[in-house]
Amino acid sequence: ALLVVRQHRRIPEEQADDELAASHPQSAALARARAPPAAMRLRSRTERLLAELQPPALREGAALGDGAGSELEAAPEHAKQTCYSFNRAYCPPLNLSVQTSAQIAQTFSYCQQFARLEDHTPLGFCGRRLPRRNPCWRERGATSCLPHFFMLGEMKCGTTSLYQLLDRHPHVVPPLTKEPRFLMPARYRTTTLSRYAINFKPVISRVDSVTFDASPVYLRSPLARDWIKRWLPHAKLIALVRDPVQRAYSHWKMGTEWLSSKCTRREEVEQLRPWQAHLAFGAMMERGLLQHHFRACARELGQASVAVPRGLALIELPHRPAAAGGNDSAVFDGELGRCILSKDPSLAIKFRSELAGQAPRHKVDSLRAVERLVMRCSESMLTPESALAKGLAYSKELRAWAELFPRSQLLVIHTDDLASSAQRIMNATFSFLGLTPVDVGTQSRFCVHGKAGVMDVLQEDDNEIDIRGQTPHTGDEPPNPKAYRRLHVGPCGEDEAGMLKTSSGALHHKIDAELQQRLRALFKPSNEDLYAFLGRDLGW
Ligand SMILES: Nc1ncnc2c1ncn2[C@@H]1O[C@H](COP(=O)(O)OS(=O)(=O)O)[C@@H](OP(=O)(O)O)[C@H]1O
Repeated sequence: ALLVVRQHRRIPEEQADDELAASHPQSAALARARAPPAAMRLRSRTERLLAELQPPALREGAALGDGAGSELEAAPEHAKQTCYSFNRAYCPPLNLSVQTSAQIAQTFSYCQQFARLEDHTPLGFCGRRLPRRNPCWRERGATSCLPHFFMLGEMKCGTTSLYQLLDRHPHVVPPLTKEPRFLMPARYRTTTLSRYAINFKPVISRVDSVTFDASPVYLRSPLARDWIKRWLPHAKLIALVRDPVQRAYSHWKMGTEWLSSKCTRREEVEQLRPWQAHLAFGAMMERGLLQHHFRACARELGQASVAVPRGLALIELPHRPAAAGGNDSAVFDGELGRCILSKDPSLAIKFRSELAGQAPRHKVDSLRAVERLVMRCSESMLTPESALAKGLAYSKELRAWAELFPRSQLLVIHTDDLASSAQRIMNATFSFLGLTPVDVGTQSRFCVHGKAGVMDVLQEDDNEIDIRGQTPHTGDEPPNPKAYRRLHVGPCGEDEAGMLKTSSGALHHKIDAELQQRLRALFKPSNEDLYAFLGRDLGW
């Protein structure tokens, strides 16, 4: 799940200037002047883009997040806005990534105050919808666009590949950031529509083209569902689904890569060393399975108050022999213990000391310390249950989208089909989007490589991230150097020894047979529900 930008096929500056000049003379003059004093004072290219997009009256009053000078006005009591504006008056485009936490809190509170009013009152967008396939509006002299379609996820299901293949179409203009994640609550509360719209600026001058948002976390976001239903009810929605066992492995692999690339200080490496075996895929999945059974039993028995083990808890700590005061088999005497035992007897027995709360204190304490490190460096990807939860939720989430949107607006792609018949899948995808199919070439598997995870680079200021990695940035300012160094898209890498080619030509990670059986049993009911929803057995 990575934040990506593509820059090739950028709108030539002059062309963009022409369009802007026609609509907004002052911003075009700004762009042509290259470095006029006002632009020099702006902190980032993001803010320059914002300044270009905003009408002069607002621009002059906008605070720029430069510490002492950033005056932010609270919305007055009587503030009212009867339509949804790209230029929300009381949320100046402050650059959150350079604000102090106190400033961010203030931005949040003022913006929220106004957004609450807006949530209840607006009837529609303030501007005039332009006659284009892609949703764009003219508002107070400026044009802003939003996505024609959304790639909802699921993460680790080939969203990068689909993004790259869509990019082959001359009438698809990728967003500046692959994963703006605007419709996740934490981000939504602290940003504005105008900031979100920056991502779609390249489509402004491409009147015959469409753009999209590829945040692979939207599939599970009720906010995304409700917002898109309310504001872009005709948007097309694309979801990718992948064998949940393979997806879980990919999820774990990414977490492991992030952990080793980010926890590099000597003391961190030393602290992690004794726990390596516990962080292996099998150990993580066993823990995730047992946590899942624990949670399911607590739910089935109506024991809402019981503390379900989370994170790295349940780590098969050594049993205390009964003679030393432990009586860990008693854990299965109670209702909850019996239920867990019935779900998976050998796993339950393996972890009985911890289930009984009899793990030695010092072990538990050192586990807690290492857990903090693991979560920070893996950006919480190495969370056993989360690797399983996403694959378990495909059908539930898709059904929730299908309740709000007609099925004709929802396209579900099986990742393995992309491997075996990319052109056929892309032909169908382009037709679904209302575009004429084009040749997408022979490569269909792409991955993001890099040192960082999304949380490091997903700053308000990071629209400049360039997935080409090696290619020098062509603008007059370097892209975000931190992210630029870290991310690029390329082939996924084929671990010959660790992968199998299926009869359809897809590559699958080899997974221990016994673990695989356990995981397959876990996913069976939700997979069947997915097949029923799709009207197609995916053979997982
Ligand atoms: N065409 C095709 N066929 C089969 N598998 C494919 C394909 N495209 C991408 N992939 C696999 O999808 C994984 C990457 O998914 P994402 O790009 O969605 O990842 S991310 O969420 O953006 O990080 C990554 O999985 P792993 O290699 O298992 O990690 C890719 O190999």
